[in-house]
Amino acid sequence: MNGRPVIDMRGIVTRFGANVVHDGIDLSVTRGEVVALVGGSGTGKTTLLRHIIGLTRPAAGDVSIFGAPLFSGSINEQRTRRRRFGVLFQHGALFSALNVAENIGFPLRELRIASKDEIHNLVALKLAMVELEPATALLMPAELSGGMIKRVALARALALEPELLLLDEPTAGLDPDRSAAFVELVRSLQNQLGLTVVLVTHDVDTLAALATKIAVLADRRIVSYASLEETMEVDHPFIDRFFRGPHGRRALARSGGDH
Ligand SMILES: Nc1ncnc2c1ncn2[C@@H]1O[C@H](COP(=O)(O)OP(=O)(O)OP(=O)(O)O)[C@@H](O)[C@H]1O
Repeated sequence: MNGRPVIDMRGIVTRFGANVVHDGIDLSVTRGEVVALVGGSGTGKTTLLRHIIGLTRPAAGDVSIFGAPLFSGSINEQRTRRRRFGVLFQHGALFSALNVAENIGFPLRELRIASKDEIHNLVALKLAMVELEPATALLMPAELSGGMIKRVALARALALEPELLLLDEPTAGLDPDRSAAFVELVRSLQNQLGLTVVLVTHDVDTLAALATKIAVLADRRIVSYASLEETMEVDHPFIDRFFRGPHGRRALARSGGDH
């Protein structure tokens, strides 16, 4: 399986009415990679994530994950494939009427694959994994700070022990310290668990710390798909603004890259 991409998208075209968002996108993600999707507002980064998990279907093109077309096979095969990825949605998207433990245990309960005791133990394990106190389990989402919400959402995304983790703006809304701590947590979990990660981010610090490859969306396509160093060499107005503007330069200097 090592040579086979975890995600393979070919010829993706996305339209919302007259709005053509993607026009021929190819993207292949190999096991163990951390791919950052970057691009201006409205370039279709979140929509591309939604195509990968089958929440939105493209007008044309093919999406395969784990070596099989997204909607192929029996309902059972699709369900099994579904269990192999976890998603952290923008702003965490916790269920506000459920406490932390119920939120984290939700995917397990939904699939009816674990007993009450097993769920209780797994929730404790996932809370420790995202470095939250056991007592957090009984809090409601409204009682959590922004950083805690992200950690609970991450614990829920990891509940089914996925191989692929999708993160939509994981550090948006966090102050620089909390953002750096969350990035460090994702990096350490990615390492420990050997995860393949695709993340959408506007934050150069986040991608400089995490990404092995960067896919730049512009002009309805992926205009560059390469390491940070190689991306920096690409001549494109968005890349110029994003990486060579004052914020980008400061972030890259902090990450230790001499770009
Ligand atoms: N369900 C939908 N119906 C109609 N238009 C949509 C829908 N979802 C997305 N769009 C449009 O598709 C385009 C891409 O949206 P998307 O949210 O994927 O962009 P993005 O790159 O993630 O943006 P941002 O960085 O601002 O979050 C936008 O013009 C958006 O208005």
